Amino acid sequence: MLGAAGRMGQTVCAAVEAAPDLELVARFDAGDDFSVVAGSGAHVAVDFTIPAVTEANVHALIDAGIHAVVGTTGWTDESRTRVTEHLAQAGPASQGLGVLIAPNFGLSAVLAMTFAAKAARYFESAEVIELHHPDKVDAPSGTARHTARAIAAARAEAGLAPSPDATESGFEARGADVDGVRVHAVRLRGLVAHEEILFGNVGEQLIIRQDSFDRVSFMPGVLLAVREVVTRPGLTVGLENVLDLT
Ligand SMILES: NC(=O)C1=CN([C@@H]2O[C@H](COP(=O)(O)OP(=O)(O)OC[C@H]3O[C@@H](n4cnc5c(N)ncnc54)[C@H](O)[C@@H]3O)[C@@H](O)[C@H]2O)C=CC1
Ligand SMILES: O=C(O)C1=N[C@H](C(=O)O)C[C@H](O)C1
Repeated sequence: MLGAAGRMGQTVCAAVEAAPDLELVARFDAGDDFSVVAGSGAHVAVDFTIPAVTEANVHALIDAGIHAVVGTTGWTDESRTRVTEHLAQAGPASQGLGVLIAPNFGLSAVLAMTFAAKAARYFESAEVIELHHPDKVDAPSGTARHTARAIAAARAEAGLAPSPDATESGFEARGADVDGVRVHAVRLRGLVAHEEILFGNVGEQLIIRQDSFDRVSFMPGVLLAVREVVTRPGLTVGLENVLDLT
């Protein structure tokens, strides 16, 4: 477990230890030597660390011949491409390795993203609101970015115009622009991880909302990914692929 001392890391360690078919062989966190992982005999590593280090961790795991399940945010098209290239060039010890990166392992979140992508083509307006605990270091969330990108792709495929918006430049409250979809981030003590996707047409509205009230909600998805990644060589992005939702 990489990031073993963190909020998600501790929850994953407990879930793995409670799973009869899995064995936790190493806990790795900031300042530890990577030999703790490379020499552990691990078949699969799970990474819930920080955006600044997660890509380097994955390259080190590929070099060590260990499959990777990654929940950490901060991935870009470029960083994902570098992982794909590394997997393709890997030596004999790393052949057939799988890397599964998912912005969200919660079933409600994965379904919300899937439903949103399906609904996107039918609405003139679309915006995303993500709401999280105030200890989160990045914004907008990886889930909201993934959601907005899927909405944008569906809108582009359907030939939709940009969402109408008369706001003049210089105003600051319209959120981040993710591929043309506005994304708003709320940070509030008491929250864990929540997302609302809003669609509007003249005279009607659709709101898709998901709530993760407890980090245990991510564990079935994480454990499923740990079991599945060994059967999926190359890079897989999104738990929706494992759940056959694509
Ligand atoms: N995909 C998903 O379903 C979910 C993803 N996340 C993401 O997972 C990441 C971690 O979230 P939290 O556990 O809440 O954060 P956290 O801050 O509680 O934990 C991060 C851990 O990483 C450790 N760390 C920092 N640098 C490191 C390094 N160089 N090597 C190894 N460990 C290092 C920290 O010491 C800390 O223990 C975030 O990017 C968050 O957005 C969080 C929840 C669910
Ligand atoms: O930091 C968190 O807590 C979460 N991070 C992920 C994200 O940025 O989407 C997943 C979930 O929202 C919880």
